[in-house]
Amino acid sequence: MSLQNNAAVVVRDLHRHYGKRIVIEGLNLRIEPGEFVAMLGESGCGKTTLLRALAGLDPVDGGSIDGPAQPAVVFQEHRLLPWAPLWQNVALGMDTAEGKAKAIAALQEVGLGGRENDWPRNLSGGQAQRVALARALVREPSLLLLDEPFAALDALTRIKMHELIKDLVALHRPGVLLVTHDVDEAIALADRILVMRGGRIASTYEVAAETESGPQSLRHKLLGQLGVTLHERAA
Ligand SMILES: Nc1ncnc2c1ncn2[C@@H]1O[C@H](COP(=O)(O)OP(=O)(O)OP(=O)(O)O)[C@@H](O)[C@H]1O
Repeated sequence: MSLQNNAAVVVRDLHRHYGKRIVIEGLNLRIEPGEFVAMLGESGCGKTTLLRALAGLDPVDGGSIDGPAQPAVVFQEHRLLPWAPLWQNVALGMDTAEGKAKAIAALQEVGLGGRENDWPRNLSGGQAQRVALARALVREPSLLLLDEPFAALDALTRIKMHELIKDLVALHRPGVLLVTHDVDEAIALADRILVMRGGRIASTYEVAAETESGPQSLRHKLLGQLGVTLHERAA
């Protein structure tokens, strides 16, 4: 895959089906370097399918993806190797003194300075996700794919992780695609929010413009797009 017009990724007319079930049908998407894009959509609409295709983990049935061959991915579960100390989990495959130094610096960036020789089993859920972020960013990826990385964390830890990921993205400037179920998380983090429906991008919202007078109206619009009315939520 080649980079097009300096974009972090360009997706054209993407198709993906499982047997007769069409999940992605003519999806187009472009993410710029440093741009934070969040994707919402009802359960089963194909968000993870899209993310896995962008990550090169699954094949597609049509269309094109122009982006890095191996973008960085962070999943809901940290996927750390239990038998490797934290620095090795981050350095993964970079078995040089330079690789180790980079891993230690990346751990410092995510607030785990001095913990490089510690083990995954000694970490809280939030700390483990910090290591997963360090592992993702240590290679300075041009595209960072986040599949609900904060969904399993408690509310306070999640807010701290939001601050961290905002700082890290401002520092490293990858293009970001975040798949999430959390409308408030999307508004808090993203420059642009996409709603996926019917196998493609059904709506796009520029967050800065939509939240000039506060986040509530965008929140209502997004919940409406996701088939949730405030009356139903209150019930
Ligand atoms: N390997 C597979 N084989 C067959 N069908 C699959 C496979 N993976 C996903 N699907 C189907 O494709 C559709 C989209 O799944 P996907 O996981 O991409 O949705 P999603 O939007 O990420 O859902 P959720 O928000 O619940 O995580 C679903 O109907 C799912 O059952």
